Amino acid sequence: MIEAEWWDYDDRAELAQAVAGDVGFIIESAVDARGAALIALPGGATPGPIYDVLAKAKLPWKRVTIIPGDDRLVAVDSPMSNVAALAKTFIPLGARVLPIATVNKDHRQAGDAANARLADLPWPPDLVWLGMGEDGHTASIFPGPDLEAALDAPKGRRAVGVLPEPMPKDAPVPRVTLTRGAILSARAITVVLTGSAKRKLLEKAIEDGAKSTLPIGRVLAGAEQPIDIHWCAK
Ligand SMILES: O=C1O[C@H](COP(=O)(O)O)[C@@H](O)[C@H](O)[C@H]1O
Repeated sequence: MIEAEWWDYDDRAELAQAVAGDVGFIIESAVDARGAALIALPGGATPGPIYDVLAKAKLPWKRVTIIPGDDRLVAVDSPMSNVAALAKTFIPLGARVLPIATVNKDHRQAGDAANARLADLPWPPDLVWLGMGEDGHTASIFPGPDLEAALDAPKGRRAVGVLPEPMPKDAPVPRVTLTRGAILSARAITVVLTGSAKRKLLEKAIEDGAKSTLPIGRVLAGAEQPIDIHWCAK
């Protein structure tokens, strides 16, 4: 059974303060315990204002490595690039922001390259923060020909390439993503989402667990650690 704790907020400002506080605490604890922190952060529209709050926190940024939990196979100057948004906010603070995606017509080859890049990092991540799309995808684990590869990758495989089917309307491009195994290896997992439609979808996915038809349900069903879910209505 998925052990999930919901944290509800009145608005996005309150949500941002709380999530930024939690992430800051995870970073400080990791640096205290191991001298460094590794965190995987989502892309999309939801996290931007939370990153702005987090960036104002006094944290040991020079000891923090940030990777996107997934990225789109686009040039780094594209507005669709997840790593570009992270780099813009966190590199000026001294954090190390590492891309995982390369522009490549062959998404599976891009996945192999992402996996090789991640192999160099001290694992596991201290945090994997997940978002969720309105279609129930998380990170870039989408229905399509690569779904099983992302969900059931061999142990130790950290990233794969994904061709979503159908393509999401807001960023209709191939992706690379952390695998379910890589996500579940994290010391902490948090999900951040807004809106009633997404809440309903996630509640159903959690209820269905391993039988869920949604990627997020299939991912979270394997979690052994408790999951924090942060939500506000709008
Ligand atoms: O494509 C993506 O979408 C999800 C959800 O994004 P949102 O805009 O609905 O918040 C995101 O978590 C993922 O990292 C991103 O690549």
